[in-house]
Amino acid sequence: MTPALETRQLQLELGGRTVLNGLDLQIATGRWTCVVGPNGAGKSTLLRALAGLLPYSGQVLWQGQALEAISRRDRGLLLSWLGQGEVSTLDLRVWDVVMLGRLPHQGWLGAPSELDHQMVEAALKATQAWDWRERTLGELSGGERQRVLLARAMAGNAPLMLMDEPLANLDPPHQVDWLEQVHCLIAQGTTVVSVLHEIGMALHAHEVVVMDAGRVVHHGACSDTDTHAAIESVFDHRIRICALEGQWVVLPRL
Ligand SMILES: Nc1ncnc2c1ncn2[C@@H]1O[C@H](COP(=O)(O)OP(=O)(O)OP(=O)(O)O)[C@@H](O)[C@H]1O
Repeated sequence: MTPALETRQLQLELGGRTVLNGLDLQIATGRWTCVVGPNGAGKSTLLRALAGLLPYSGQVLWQGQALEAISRRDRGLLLSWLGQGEVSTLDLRVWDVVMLGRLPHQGWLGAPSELDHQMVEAALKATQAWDWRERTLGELSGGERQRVLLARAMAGNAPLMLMDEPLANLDPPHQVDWLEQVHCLIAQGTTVVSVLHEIGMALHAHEVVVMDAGRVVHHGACSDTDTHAAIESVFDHRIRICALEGQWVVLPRL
């Protein structure tokens, strides 16, 4: 099966430093892949390169097609993006922020359709952000804002969804809600790639990409002991991954 996303010898420099160093990666269609690794490993940079948000050398392919060959409009239809710390839209109403996720579906200067309204309402309700629809993003807490941005990404209904630290600022119950929302997306056939620092949550995914110093040091199933060993290793064995009640939990190694 053609991978949902693929990189071939992906190389990226920022400020004169090599940040991604020849990455060959295949992200399976319809599965949830988590990217983990220490601070500065290159996780966000990889996600941004996959989304076509940074210039790179090498190749990025979406569903087998070179990214450069995909039009801007088709990119919007194919991929939803939830970035880190987006602050540019604080004056916008929550409803309008989430409607932005529908832009690729709308014609040039076209009014939102009934389906656009339905999708925005469904996404706001799924993330429990419906009650804030008349407030501006600037009037919300960090976690509330994060849920609105997740709703915006979900409203796009794209087959590929990239999320950079989606759990930032979310309290534990809403982290669990997010986990359930990802399971729903996967059940609909969406391919999800997320950068997570919460390793216990990341191990709920199908696959984990472990990064260190601009390279992929391991890519494997969440249940594999090799994967656990690679994660413990990039974190200098300061954590330990253990099984508890059918889940993986992460303990500090004191
Ligand atoms: N604009 C920039 N100019 C120069 N270097 C940058 C720039 N942005 C990021 N970097 C460097 O690139 C490397 C990778 O950064 P990146 O944000 O991808 O790491 P990360 O794995 O997502 O880290 P974290 O877990 O801290 O979010 C880091 O060493 C960072 O200092």
